Amino acid sequence: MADVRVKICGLKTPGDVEAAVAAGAAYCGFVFFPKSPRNIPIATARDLAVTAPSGLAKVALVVDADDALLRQILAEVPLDMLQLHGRETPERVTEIRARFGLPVMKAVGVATEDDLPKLGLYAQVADQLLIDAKPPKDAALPGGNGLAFDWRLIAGRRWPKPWMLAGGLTPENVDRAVAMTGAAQIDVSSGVESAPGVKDPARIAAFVRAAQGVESVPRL
Ligand SMILES: O=C(O)c1ccccc1NCC(=O)[C@H](O)[C@H](O)COP(=O)(O)O
Repeated sequence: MADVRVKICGLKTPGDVEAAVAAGAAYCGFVFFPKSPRNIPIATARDLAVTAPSGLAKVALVVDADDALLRQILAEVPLDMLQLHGRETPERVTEIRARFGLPVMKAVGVATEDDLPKLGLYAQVADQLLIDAKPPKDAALPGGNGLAFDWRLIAGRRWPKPWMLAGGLTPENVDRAVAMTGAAQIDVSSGVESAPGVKDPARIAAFVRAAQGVESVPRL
C-alpha cells in the first residue's frame, strides 16, 4: 500500500472533521477567504481545531493575507501550518515564515511548462509546495475550482521540499494522479463534496482509500 498522506481542505463542521479523521487523513484545511463557499469564521475554525485529534495537522488557507489577519487567526486557532494561496511573492513567504513561526506551504498554479520554474523558486523559501491547477483568468476563486492540470508536466520531477498534488482530484482519478506523478501527498476539496462547500463523508473515505491503495512510481 502506498504511504500517501492526504489533506482534506475546506472543512466547515465537526462532521467534516470526523469524516476526515475516520478516513485517515493526515491534514485538514480551514479556508479564510470570504468569497469562498468554504470560508469559515475564525471562531468556527478554533472550535474545530481544538476538538480535532493532535495527529491531524491543521492548516489555515489564506489568500494574500496581511499581518493583521494572520495575527488574528493565530491568536485563536491552534495550527500546524499556513497555506498561502494567493499572489504572495517569495519575499512575502520568507517574511511570513520568520514573523509567525509556523511552517508555510505555498500554492503554485500550473497550466503549462512555463509555470514550472516558479516551483523551484518557491521551494527555496517555503517549507512545502502545493502544486495546484492554475485558476482560469475569470475564476472567482484562486483555488478549489475542481480543475486538474496535465499531470505529465510534473511526472518524474522532484523538488528539494515536500510537495502536495492538488487540483481536480476525485476518488475516481486520484489513483492515476498518484501513479503518474509519484506524489507522496495529495490535497482535495471540491472532489469530495456533494455541493460547493458541502463535504460528503462517503467521498472523503473513498478518496483516502483510493489515494492509498495504489503503488506510486519510485520517488527519486
Ligand atoms: O477552496 C476554496 O474555496 C479556496 C478558496 C481560495 C483559495 C483556495 C481555495 N482552495 C484551495 C484548495 O482547496 C485546494 O488546495 C486546491 O485548490 C484543490 O482544490 P480542488 O480542485 O477543489 O480539489
